[in-house]
Amino acid sequence: MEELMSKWEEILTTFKEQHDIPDVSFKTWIVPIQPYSVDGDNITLVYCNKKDQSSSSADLGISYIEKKYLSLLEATTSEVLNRICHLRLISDAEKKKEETRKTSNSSNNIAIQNLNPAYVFDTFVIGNNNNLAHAASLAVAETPGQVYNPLFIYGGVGLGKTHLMQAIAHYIIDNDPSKKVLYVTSETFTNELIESVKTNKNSEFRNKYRNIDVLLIDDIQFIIGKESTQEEFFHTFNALYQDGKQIVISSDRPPKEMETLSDRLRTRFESGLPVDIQIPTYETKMAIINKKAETLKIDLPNDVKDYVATNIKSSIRELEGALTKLSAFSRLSHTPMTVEFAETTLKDLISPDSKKEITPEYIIQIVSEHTHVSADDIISKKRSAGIAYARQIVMYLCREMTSAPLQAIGSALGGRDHTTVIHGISKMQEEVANNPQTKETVDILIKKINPD
Ligand SMILES: Nc1ncnc2c1ncn2[C@@H]1O[C@H](COP(=O)(O)OP(=O)(O)OP(=O)(O)O)[C@@H](O)[C@H]1O
Repeated sequence: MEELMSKWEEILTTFKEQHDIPDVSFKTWIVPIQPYSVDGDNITLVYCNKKDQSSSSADLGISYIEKKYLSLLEATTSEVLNRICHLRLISDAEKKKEETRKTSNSSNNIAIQNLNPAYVFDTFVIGNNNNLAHAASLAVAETPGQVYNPLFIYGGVGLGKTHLMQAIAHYIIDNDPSKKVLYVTSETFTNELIESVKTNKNSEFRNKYRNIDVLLIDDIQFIIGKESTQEEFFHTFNALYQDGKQIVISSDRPPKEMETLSDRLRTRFESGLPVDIQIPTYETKMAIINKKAETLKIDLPNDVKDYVATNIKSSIRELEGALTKLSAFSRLSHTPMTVEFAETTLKDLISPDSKKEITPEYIIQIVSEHTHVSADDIISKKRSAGIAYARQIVMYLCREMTSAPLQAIGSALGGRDHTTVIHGISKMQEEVANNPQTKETVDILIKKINPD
């Protein structure tokens, strides 16, 4: 956010010059736009026209700006910040609503901060592959604790489990803001448990997890094999279940295939409704592409849509990644969107039959997604603790998971020399040996990078 605030003036001036915007239009439409929040590459801006605050005119203003200026402003922002950004524009009234929601939720101790505002039922495309999971999720959202408890959603990577879980959370909170809804990943659950044991705050931990109405735990597969975490989760589960509280769990596989899960936990998981999400069909992929193209405001010719739907095989995350890349590259390079352009731009994503090669660049991408530190920051010269930590994890994983020489690791990380890389690797080796939370994070990253 700081970076964006400090560069906002420059972005607007560049934008005005680049597109030769007349003064009066600039003052009316562009000056009232202010940065509101940054989440990775997603930037939310607020349109705040002080002269006229009626909501209908704000909506009109926003839809006009979206049509006429937003994609151009997105390109300029990406250029000035030197990374691909996505802009979302909201009205002042929407901003106030988001703020009220945040404060009322934080005063209720609800982990709304963990929720992605885009993961709601409205943006979820229903297809043959996910209609049962969608219907069950909606039923749970409408009547938490009363049907399908626990709801267990499983399926391969990037198919929409997190999206559905968070849609349930949003729906419940929107309907009744007094409901205490907690969405966490099983990694957070484990880390908080470790921390509570270390600092003797076990009762705080229990209070947090048992004094709620709805618990949603994402990616539960990461607790298998961890006995004390499973044990604590079992007790949490029982306490909530006995009080009629809703539990929603997601996993990359069904309970019966979670080999080292304790039997009593498996029985609990199977006692509700296990529903799966399958790989999407061509038709569902097309529907998702159409919806995303509309949201991203990109004009995709039908043959390009068909190319993407046919060639991106298994994950909707990859499908989205492909669209974002196409849209950004075509805008930045002013190249028309054709199948040839898509073939060249997406060649890394669409590699025929070969398994994804593990490269330092791929490791940077996964570490960036997981730690919420942008890839640009990881390779930058910045030294703040969070960025340096993410960077050292990258160095360590490159050493462990690729055969890339130290020089190559250094150059993927913005041209660092090999002594810096050696230093980073040995610091991280020490961390992994001494800090169970870092070990946990590194283990999960290894599974994400190489799921087999
Ligand atoms: N049916 C759908 N409609 C619209 N968007 C979808 C749909 N399914 C998935 N997506 C989008 O695809 C991306 C990946 O989905 P999500 O993170 O929910 O997958 P996941 O199954 O939880 O993956 P993982 O196993 O890696 O945690 C998200 O941006 C999500 O919004």
